[in-house]
Amino acid sequence: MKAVHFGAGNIGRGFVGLLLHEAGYEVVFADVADALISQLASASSYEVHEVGENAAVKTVSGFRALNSGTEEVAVVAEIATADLVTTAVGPHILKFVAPVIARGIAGRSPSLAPLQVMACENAINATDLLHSEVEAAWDGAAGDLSSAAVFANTAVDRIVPNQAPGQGLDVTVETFYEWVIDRTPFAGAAPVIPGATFVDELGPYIERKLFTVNTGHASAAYFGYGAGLEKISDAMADASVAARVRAVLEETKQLLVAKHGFVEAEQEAYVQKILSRFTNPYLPDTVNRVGRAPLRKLGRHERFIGPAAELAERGITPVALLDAMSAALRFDDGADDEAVELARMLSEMDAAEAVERITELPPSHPLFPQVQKLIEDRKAEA
Ligand SMILES: NC(=O)c1ccc[n+]([C@@H]2O[C@H](COP(=O)([O-])OP(=O)(O)OC[C@H]3O[C@@H](n4cnc5c(N)ncnc54)[C@H](O)[C@@H]3O)[C@@H](O)[C@H]2O)c1
Ligand SMILES: O=P(O)(O)OC[C@@H](O)[C@@H](O)[C@H](O)[C@H](O)CO
Repeated sequence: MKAVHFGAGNIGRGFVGLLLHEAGYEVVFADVADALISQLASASSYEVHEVGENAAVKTVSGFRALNSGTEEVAVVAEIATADLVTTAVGPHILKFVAPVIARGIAGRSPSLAPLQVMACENAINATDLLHSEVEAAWDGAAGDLSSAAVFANTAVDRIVPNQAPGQGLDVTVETFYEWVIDRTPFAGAAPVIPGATFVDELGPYIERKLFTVNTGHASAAYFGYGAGLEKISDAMADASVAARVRAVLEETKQLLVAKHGFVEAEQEAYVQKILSRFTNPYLPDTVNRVGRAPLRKLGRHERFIGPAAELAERGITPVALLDAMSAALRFDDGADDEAVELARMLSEMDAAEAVERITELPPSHPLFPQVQKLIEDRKAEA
């Protein structure tokens, strides 16, 4: 069995690549980072260091690596004979890898089973986004895309920090992981990945993951950044930050229980587990990594506006989520392109225009005035 995996970064090597290797796939990593690909291409193995409770070291071997920028023809040929394609490149990058995937699918022999495609990104239904980009790039002369490939949404969860320089290909990760995959598109022929969980209804799981793990994580990052702290575990050790993160997760819990019917006690246990993951002192994770790309994180269907808008639509005005968004507006990491762009938008636009451009909320939305007020307050400080 062969899998082509786009994005040999933190989660690519530390999670998806590891689980596919353990499932018996030969993994072909495809990435545009030349030094990384050269290192992978010349290595026979790398180690995944799982830190925290029940620490362990796992070895990944039997992989190959290609530069999908300079060796695109070779990547297309690999996809043409692969069983599975996965991505972990970031939701905004999917449109760049989609044409390569489309060409690979077009080159497949009709005698092969459909290619199984899964985007492992932090976004609601990222595979649907990838699917629409592949459709947009599809050469109609190549036949029917739907008979050559099957696309399944997934939710991936494992905290993988940026790796220390000099660590080579080895990756430090937390021990916890969860990979939930929508079983329904596979029509009874789902891939066999022992570390993954297949479900018939993925929607509640994706929202639960994004609006608990990622909402809480980003809140810890922005509150921690505001408090001048560098590591997520240090932010969570600050009583005030921890209380504000907890308050945010109380609000998303309220939504998730009401919307998806999760049992409150089970959701509370899920929240507690996640808070304990954030405090893992062995994980060198930073507020800058977790807070990265604040414009994406303040998007309409993302971890803050997504749940806050739904609460507002249900007649509940969120307080803690707005507190976290307020902190996000103050994330001014000069090394982060989106933080720089956010600062530009806040300084050049009036508050109402900034709300529409950043969050895509229409002025008629019940959350709009609250977010506008946050932006007015932020602008008044500058
Ligand atoms: N790190 C985590 O804890 C974690 C956990 C779950 C999900 N995710 C999600 O996984 C995705 C990747 O996150 P990450 O933390 O691994 O980031 P990362 O920056 O470590 O890895 C991304 C990789 O994608 C590569 N890339 C960029 N453009 C590309 C292109 N056009 N073609 C091929 N490769 C390209 C980069 O060179 C990089 O190696 C994101 O969507 C993230 O939200 C991350
Ligand atoms: O990857 P992002 O930028 O969407 O979010 C940053 C972190 O919250 C994220 O990478 C988590 O570590 C991960 O989602 C845990 O499963």
